[in-house]
Amino acid sequence: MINVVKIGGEIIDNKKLLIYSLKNFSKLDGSKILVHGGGKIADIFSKKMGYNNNIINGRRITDKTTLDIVVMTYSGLLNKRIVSKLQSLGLNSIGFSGADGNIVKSYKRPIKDIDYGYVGNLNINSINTDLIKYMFKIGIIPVLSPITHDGNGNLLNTNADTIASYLSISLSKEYKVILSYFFNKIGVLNHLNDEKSYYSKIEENLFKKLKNKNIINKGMIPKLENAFYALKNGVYKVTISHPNYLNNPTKKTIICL
Ligand SMILES: Nc1ncnc2c1ncn2[C@@H]1O[C@H](COP(=O)(O)OP(=O)(O)O)[C@@H](O)[C@H]1O
Ligand SMILES: CC(=O)N[C@@H](CCC(=O)OP(=O)(O)O)C(=O)O
Repeated sequence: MINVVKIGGEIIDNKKLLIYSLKNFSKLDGSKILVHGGGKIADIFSKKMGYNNNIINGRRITDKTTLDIVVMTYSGLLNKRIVSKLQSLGLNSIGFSGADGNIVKSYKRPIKDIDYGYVGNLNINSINTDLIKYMFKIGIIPVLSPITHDGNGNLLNTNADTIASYLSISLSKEYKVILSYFFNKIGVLNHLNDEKSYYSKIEENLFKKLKNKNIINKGMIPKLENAFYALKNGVYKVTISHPNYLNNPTKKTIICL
């Protein structure tokens, strides 16, 4: 059994929630891997540098300067901060970008209606699990940032939920994989300000309806698209939850086909 856990920017930006999430992550049995985002922190740094953030349907428009900012933020500051916190909990870990060890190779997202710039798309062969499996063997936890490479020396900014999904699918060929998306709400909500309105289960038809009604929007769109994709392609279980409820079987949204 392998646990793939993804944490997003809202968690990483909150010191208490980050350490709490990592503590709960540390309690998971067996081999595990942590994938992180950090969109909220990249927003803050961009603004500090006098740059505007432009995010459409949960994906960042990434020009050359934005790419530099996100590489520094995700693969530098945040990745190392998370590794140091895991070390403080006694979990030996190593941080990687997708370029390190050729773990995630992407291609530049083709321009359709929107030009997202230096954003990486993944395909079924994008993930190289060799190094990750070696890390499992020697008992070191890989911590993966959302920066990938195209094989021609270019870095690309890639949605962290997508990386977690494709990584889980690749590992599913050899292991039973549970993919947990941790974020700062209890699950997928019907009213954004009412935590009690969470869906304990969500199917694709319901997702489409809620998206059309704009009840699901922003970063929740790629998160759910990636969650369904993972479940359809061999991942054993996919959940979206608050890290407080990792071990509570009901307080979360379970993805269903
Ligand atoms: N129906 C919904 N239920 C919960 N969150 C939603 C919903 N619709 C939109 N969201 C937004 O999606 C965000 C989660 O997506 P994302 O920004 O990618 O999260 P993170 O990076 O923290 O994992 C939530 O913080 C919330 O603002
Ligand atoms: C292309 C794209 O949108 N990349 C994301 C990568 C970070 C991420 O996914 O962060 P969260 O998990 O915190 O949302 C971004 O730059 O926002």
